[in-house]
Amino acid sequence: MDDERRSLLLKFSTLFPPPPGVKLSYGTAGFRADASILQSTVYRVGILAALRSLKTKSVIGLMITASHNKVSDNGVKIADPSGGMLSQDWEPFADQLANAPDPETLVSLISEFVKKEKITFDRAHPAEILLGRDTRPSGESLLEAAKKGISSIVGAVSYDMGILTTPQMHWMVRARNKGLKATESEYFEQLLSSFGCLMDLIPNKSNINEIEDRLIVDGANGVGGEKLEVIKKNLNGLVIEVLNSGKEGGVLNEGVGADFVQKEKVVPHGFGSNHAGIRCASLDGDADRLVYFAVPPNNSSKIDLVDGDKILSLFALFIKEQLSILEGDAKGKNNYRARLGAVQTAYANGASTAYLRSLGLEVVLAPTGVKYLHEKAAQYDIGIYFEANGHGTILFSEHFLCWLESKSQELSSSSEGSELQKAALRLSAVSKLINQAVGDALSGLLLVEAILRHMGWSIHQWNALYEDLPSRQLKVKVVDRTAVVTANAETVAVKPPGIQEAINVEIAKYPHGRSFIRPSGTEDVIRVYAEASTQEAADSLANSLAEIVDRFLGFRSSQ
Ligand SMILES: CC(=O)N[C@H]1[C@@H](OP(=O)(O)O)O[C@H](CO)[C@@H](O)[C@@H]1O
Ligand SMILES: [Mg+2]
Repeated sequence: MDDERRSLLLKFSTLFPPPPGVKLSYGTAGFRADASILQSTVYRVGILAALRSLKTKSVIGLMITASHNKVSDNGVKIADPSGGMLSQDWEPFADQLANAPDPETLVSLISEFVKKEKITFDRAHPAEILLGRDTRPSGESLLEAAKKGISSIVGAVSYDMGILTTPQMHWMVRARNKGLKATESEYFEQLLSSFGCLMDLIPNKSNINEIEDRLIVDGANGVGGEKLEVIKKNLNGLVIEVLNSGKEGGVLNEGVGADFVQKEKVVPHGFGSNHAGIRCASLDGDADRLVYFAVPPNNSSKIDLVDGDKILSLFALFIKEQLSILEGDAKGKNNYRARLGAVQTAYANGASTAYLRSLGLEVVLAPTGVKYLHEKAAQYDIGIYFEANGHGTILFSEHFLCWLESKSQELSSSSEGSELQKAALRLSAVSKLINQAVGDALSGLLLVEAILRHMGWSIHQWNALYEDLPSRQLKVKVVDRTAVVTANAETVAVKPPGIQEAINVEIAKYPHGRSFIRPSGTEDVIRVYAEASTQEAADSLANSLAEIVDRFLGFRSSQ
């Protein structure tokens, strides 16, 4: 790095001293903390984004959000050129940057890294970064810090895309790097036209009349509600009412949102018995998670939760149906048996895994964190991944989409191809509707709505696909959570020695018992998950494992 670059970096870096005594780590959600201590981190992530853009010679995204966390928190993460998460081999450098104690150390770290990664500064190809933020009040000033970080790298340019959902940012980065138009209006246009296409292809239109056309959405008082207000005006055949849109004065994620609904299994604020029987959905604070629910008619605050596992099952069923139609083309010249796979984590309810296998699907497990699921799903022609908490999407391989295109052409020239042709058109519309970069609550919601109409199903019929096994999740505070090391997609604890044997002894006591422990990537706790044939058994198995964790790892307190 030349002197001009060094001195610019030094000058700006001194304006953003790191908070003393804070150590941050770039986890599954990027950096996340109380917003008041994040100025220096976001500034440094601005630098990171610019370097990543120079290295990949592509547009990079920088998103300021703390998703489902409380409104006083914030966070920052990077979208890589593909629209996916930051490449894992850059995470250690992200940690080093964030934790560098002073400007001099920071500049020498950057200088060494630039050399090691052979990053070149070419004035003809400057770093380009798209910036976005959620609705948090701290977002505006953190965005300024990110801009300063970017302009600390001579020549780098940033484009402020305004308030966005996280998936919109990932979608824009992906589109820009594919040379496509990538504004918010193009995003809406793509969602609306592919949704319209799926609605036009519904086989038995009378199905639609039998199901409730109204959907009530809990917007978590965040950005998702705002964007949905825009989308809903242009929908045919679907009436969306947004509650907790943020305009009514409610607080982001407080008693509302997908994370709250999925964990607590109670109605979010603003919902009550007047919504009984109507299909309801909930988004999280940055609209990358989606769950559905129904309010029971008996005035209870408990809900019937339709979680990410069931969204995955609905998607899998629909796609499998379309593929089967296409595979049944007895006269076709250009036939192909697509590999359809489902990717879940160990938290997926065992009943969902059994259901997916009963459909003849290949199901694989990945460690917690969408980057791991995404990677595995990308290995299929069509890979569907979901975490139980509602984050997921469907990935279509380029190879499959090329085949689909040529098959559609073949079918359009044949007179008897209409059913087959419709199946091909539906799959093509799904590939455009569903976000190919990350899980996206808005596009996921439109796909769920189109499929329910296709099937002629109410939320109750959908929910009855299978019955969840009773489960329990606990968290246990320990002295050092890194003492637990897991293997086999987190289903087995290989450290500390002897702990898995103790866990196995407990599991063996319960019919259909399944249980595991793992260190959380986002909180300082060990998580315990247990599943069994009754709720009492699941609770008791989870408690036994929590005791084992205490015994092996030193107790502080558990909840
Ligand atoms: C059990 C659970 O829900 N874990 C969540 C949570 O991760 P932990 O590593 O379990 O803290 O936050 C992640 C980021 O939002 C999300 O991807 C994941 O599913
Ligand atoms: Mg989120």
